[in-house]
Amino acid sequence: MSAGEQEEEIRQEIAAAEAVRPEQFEYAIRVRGLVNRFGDAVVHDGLDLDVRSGEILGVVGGSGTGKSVLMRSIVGLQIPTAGEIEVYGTSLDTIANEEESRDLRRRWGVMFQGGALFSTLSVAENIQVPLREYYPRIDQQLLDEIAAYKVAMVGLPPDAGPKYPAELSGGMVKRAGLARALALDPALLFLDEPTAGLDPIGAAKFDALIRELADTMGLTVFLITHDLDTLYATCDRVAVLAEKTVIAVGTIPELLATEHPWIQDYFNGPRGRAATESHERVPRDRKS
Ligand SMILES: Nc1ncnc2c1ncn2[C@@H]1O[C@H](COP(=O)(O)OP(=O)(O)OP(=O)(O)O)[C@@H](O)[C@H]1O
Repeated sequence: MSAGEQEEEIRQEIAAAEAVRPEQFEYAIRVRGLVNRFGDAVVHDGLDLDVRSGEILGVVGGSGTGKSVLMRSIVGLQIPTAGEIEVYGTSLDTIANEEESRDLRRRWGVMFQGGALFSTLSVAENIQVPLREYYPRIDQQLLDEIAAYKVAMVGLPPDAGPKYPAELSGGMVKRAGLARALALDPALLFLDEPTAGLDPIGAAKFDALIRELADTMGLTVFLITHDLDTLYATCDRVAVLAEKTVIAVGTIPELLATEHPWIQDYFNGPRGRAATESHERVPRDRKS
């Protein structure tokens, strides 16, 4: 394929992707009446949630409340028992064919717990996996250039590209996972416990990176976390899962004003208070 043909193909792909402009939607994601049942176990029972375009929405809840199942339902990895999920105005139920499904899927990037990199592929090769899938005719030189750009974007050194996951620190693995999630320049990013297992300094740096990338790229982020510091440092709003549904969504001050015992225990328990106090000590100009 000549360089001109390749350029034309990429231009057509971009035009198709831009036919539905993410910024035209007030809500990136709308979930209505979601039910997820595994045998007798009901995980979600009539769950509603709106994720606004351009926001970082934190998703919290006790272990087993169905945060990951919710994320998997939205990205089509889990077929819900009932309910409706819309991403950028397209209902997942109405997707008629593989082409429509691909068009939607390339609008989002997912970073699963632990980074979930392919251990037999280098960092650069991991980043190229989604690129190869969606743009099979891009030549190797361009793939390498895009991978190098993504490596730099997430703050990894250039020599991280040829390294294998086993050669990286925990923080670098997370960054590599993030680079892969960003490979297709998605409008929507899903992060499942991105700071789990990082030391506090590494976690704070990762929080700052997420906030910076979201701001510069105009991303909408669905962020599952148990980390109170991450909520304070990155999230515009927080959704709380309990009792098989979303019991509250709002800014942290709005949630603090609710009476729900789990929310009070979570934000006003010893760890919650420590996170609130440390957040209050950070000067405002360092919070952005
Ligand atoms: N494929 C599945 N088959 C059966 N049960 C499942 C399946 N996936 C999830 N579950 C169950 O659904 C419940 C919710 O799981 P999920 O992983 O979403 O919780 P979570 O809120 O993300 O928990 P954690 O904070 O511990 O990661 C759990 O009881 C889990 O065992």
